[in-house]
Formats: sequence, structure tokens, C-alpha cells
Amino acid sequence: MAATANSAVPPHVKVSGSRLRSANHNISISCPAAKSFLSINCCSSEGLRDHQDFSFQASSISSRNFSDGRNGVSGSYLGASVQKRSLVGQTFCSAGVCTFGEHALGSPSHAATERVGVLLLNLGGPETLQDVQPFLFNLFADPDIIRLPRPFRFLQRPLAQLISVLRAPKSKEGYAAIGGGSPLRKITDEQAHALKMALEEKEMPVNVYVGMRYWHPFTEEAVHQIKKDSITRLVVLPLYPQFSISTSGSSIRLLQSIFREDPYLSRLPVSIIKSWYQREGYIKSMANLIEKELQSFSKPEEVMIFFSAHGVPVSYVEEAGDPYRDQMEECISLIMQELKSRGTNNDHTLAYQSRVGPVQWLKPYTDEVLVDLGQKGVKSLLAVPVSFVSEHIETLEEIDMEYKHLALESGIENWGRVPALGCTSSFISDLADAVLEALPSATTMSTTSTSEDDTEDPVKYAINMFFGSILAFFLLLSPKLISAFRQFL
Ligand SMILES: C=CC1=C(C)c2cc3[nH]c(cc4nc(cc5[nH]c(cc1n2)c(C)c5CCC(=O)O)C(CCC(=O)O)=C4C)c(C)c3C=C
Ligand SMILES: [Fe+2]
Repeated sequence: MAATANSAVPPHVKVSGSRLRSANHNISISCPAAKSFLSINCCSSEGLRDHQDFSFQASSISSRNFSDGRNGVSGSYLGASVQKRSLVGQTFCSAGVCTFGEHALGSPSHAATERVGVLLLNLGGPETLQDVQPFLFNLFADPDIIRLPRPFRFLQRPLAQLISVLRAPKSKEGYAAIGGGSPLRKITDEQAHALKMALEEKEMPVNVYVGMRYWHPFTEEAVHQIKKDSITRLVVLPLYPQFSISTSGSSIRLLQSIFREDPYLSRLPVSIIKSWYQREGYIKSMANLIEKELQSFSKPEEVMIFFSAHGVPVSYVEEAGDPYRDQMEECISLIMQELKSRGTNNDHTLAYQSRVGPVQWLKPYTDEVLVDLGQKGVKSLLAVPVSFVSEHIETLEEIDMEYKHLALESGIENWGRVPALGCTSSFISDLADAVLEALPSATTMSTTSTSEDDTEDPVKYAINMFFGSILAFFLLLSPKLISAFRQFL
């Protein structure tokens, strides 16, 4: 078992003791406590602090663009779309190499030869049933998924091993039901190809890379290829419309730690599109899919539009400052606004699915709302997965099988589900625009430390190990903890 897990662990990225602070990071924040989703008390303010770290240098282009776009203003954040036009207008491009006029990218005196890369970040998924446990190990070993307080951090990997082994049988059943593995790699590769084509059509030849957080191709592999290809300007695009510490945040934090360590990467201009749920092209593409699917019902106007988002533990939002819930709610309201503007006035609701482990997750829970709606007499329901843009286990198994079954059992008679966006052309074209808009604002990655590494100071490490072991020993004997582990099954 250990051998399997080891072979699947992503290439190790050593984090050095140097903690350079970005000049841009001058915000001092204190937050009461960031709790892990195992709900162990912690007095770290990491979640919120890291969120701020990302936000100063990650592109906020999309959010400003949208409000400009909605008001019919074509200019945008720092004139990005104006720059985009000049950028496209002034480029000479061939086979992935673009020469930009000095104006376009703000280079001081010389025109630069650019090799532009786009790095798509995604979660990754097991491709076979044998991959499931090591994939889960990678997921639970991520301190952005299980946030342990500092004295317990040495337990991260043993805990991940334990939880992944406990959880694997249930997960395997799910993956077996959708054909024996996750379709994520294939779909993400297709999206990468479609994005490359869309950018080529917009006269911007780029190399597109896929970096997964928990399975192949790992982010480290993508970064290795970016270096090999001598990319000179990079746009990072997480394939999650809304930002969460547990998804885009985790991937960006990993990138920061890789880039910090490497002289070439630390000088590479990078633009990170942190979230893009409010982009007009995305909202319209979602509205198109919903409108189309509503037509498959005999009485479309009576259908309840049921947005189902992947949940996160409440503590992420309420204690660690995760903007995920706010962004999700805004996203839903924008989609509904768009539908209303087209004369579609259906009722709608939002619930959160896929909770794991013993703590409180964002509410209301999808399964409970479905039962409730059925009991209240709702007869037709259209499920809309909204936190992810590919089909995956939670659409294909959880929604299409488990939730459908539950809904029909609860009295709902007509069930439909909107497909994930995948390679929908209006969506891909909008992602391509997002990349073009982000390119001019690329700057070198933050050198800010994103986690404090206890191994830096051997004395501190030994003290933490000592007290941590004693605490862990008593905790492991506690019936509360034993019952907590049962929640993963
Ligand atoms: C926006 C999307 C997602 C958020 C937020 C998110 C948070 C989150 N997830 C887990 C635990 C698991 N996630 C699993 C699979 C999975 N998660 C997402 C997306 C988000 N996760 C996707 C797209 C997938 C599917 C990948 C695929 O193979 O198709 C799994 C494994 C499956 C299972 O056993 O249920 C786990 C476990 C946590 C703990 C978390 C926030 C803290
Ligand atoms: Fe998840």
C-alpha cells in the first residue's frame, strides 16, 4: 500500500527557510482562527492571509471587466482590453513565438520576443480504480484540504494515509459506477486544445499546459514543461469559476512555492486569473445551457432550477475568509438575471453537495433540499452543477445517480440535469478573452511565504513533535475522534 502511495505522490518541491515578503504584501490582517475541516482548534490566520496574498497579484481583471461589460463599457481594468487590441494589433506571431511592440506589454525600451504559455489548473482524478487510494492520499495530504494546527502538522501525511484508506472503498464504488475512473484528464486536455485553437483564432498563438493538483499530469510536470519550452510570459487559469482556498487557492499556493525556489520561474512574468464566475461569456454560456435543457420539459416554466455547488467546510468561509460562498451566490444571481433578461422567470434555489468528514459544511445540503422540495410538491426540477466546468464523479455519479434517485423517491416526477460546459465554444472563446485581457498585467510571482514550515527551526520542530505526539495519542483514544473518522466512510 505504501509503495503505491509513494509512487503517486507528486514530485517533491522543497520549500526553503527563506521567507521573502513581497513588497506588495503590506496588509496586516488578524483573523481569529482558521480551523481544519477536521475541526481541530487552531490559532493560525493562514487562510485569510493567504487569500490576501493571492489577491494582490492575481488578476482581478475579470471582476472589473464584468461590471464594465454589464454597463456596456468596452474599456476595462487598467485598460486591459485596449491593450489587448494593441497587443494583437502589434504582434508578429509564428509558431508560438510572438513579438510584442513595446507599448503592448509595457517593456521599457525594446520590443521583446515572447513565448506565451497558458497554464490550466485543475483538480485531477484517478484514471483507474487502483489510482483511487493514492489519489485520495494526495488530496488529504494537502494542508488546504485538511487544515491542521501547527503542533499537529507532522500528522498530515499519516492522517492522509489513514483517511484515504478508510475512504477508498466508497470512492471506488463511485468511480466504478462511472466506468472505472475520472474523465477529468481527458476533458481538461480537450479544453486545453480548444483554448489553444480559440487563441490562435484571436491571433495569439500560445502553448497551453495542464497542471493537476492531485493526479497526473501534476502541476510540477506542467511547470517542468513550461521551463523546457522557455516560456517568457504565463497566464495561470484555474478551471474553477469561483475561488476557494481548497481549490484554486491550493493550486496557486503550490505554484508560488515552486516558483519561489527557481531562479528562472521567479523572474517569469505571470498573470493569475483568480476567479472568473462573473465574466459575461461564462454567465451567458451557463444561461444558454439552462434555457436549452428547460425545453426538454413539457412545462418548462414550472421547472425549479436547482443549482448544486460543491460544498466547503463552513470554517473556510467564516473563519479563514474563503470568498467561495459569496462568489457562488453572486454567480447564481448573475445567471438568473441573465435568464430573466431573456424572459425566463423560473424559480431557483442553491444548495451544496459532496460533503466529506465530520464538520459542518456550507448549507443547505443538496440531499436535504431535494427531499424538502419533493415534500413541498415541486414536480419538475433541473439540476445545474455550478462549481466546475467538466463532467466528473460528482455530476455523473452523485447528481445523475444518487440525487436523481433521491429526488424521484421524494415526489419529484420530472428530472433534468444541465451538462457541464466542457468545450462549449462560447465558453472557451470567453476563456480565451480572459487570457488576452490578463496577459499585459503579468508580473513576477510573489515571493511571499505562504506557509510557515516547522522544520526550519529544529528546536521548535522537536518541541512541536513532543507535545503534538502526546496530544495526538490522547486524541486518537477519544471516542469523539473515532466517530469523526467514521464520517469519511
Ligand atoms: C469547486 C469545486 C470543489 C471544491 C470547493 C472542493 C472542495 C473539497 N473537496 C473535498 C474532498 C473530495 N473531493 C473529491 C473529488 C472532487 N472534488 C472536486 C471539486 C471540488 N472540491 C471535483 C471536481 C472532484 C472530482 C474529481 C474526479 O475524479 O472526477 C473527492 C474524491 C471523490 C470522493 O471520494 O468523493 C474528495 C474526497 C474536500 C475535503 C474539499 C474541501 C475542503
Ligand atoms: Fe472535492
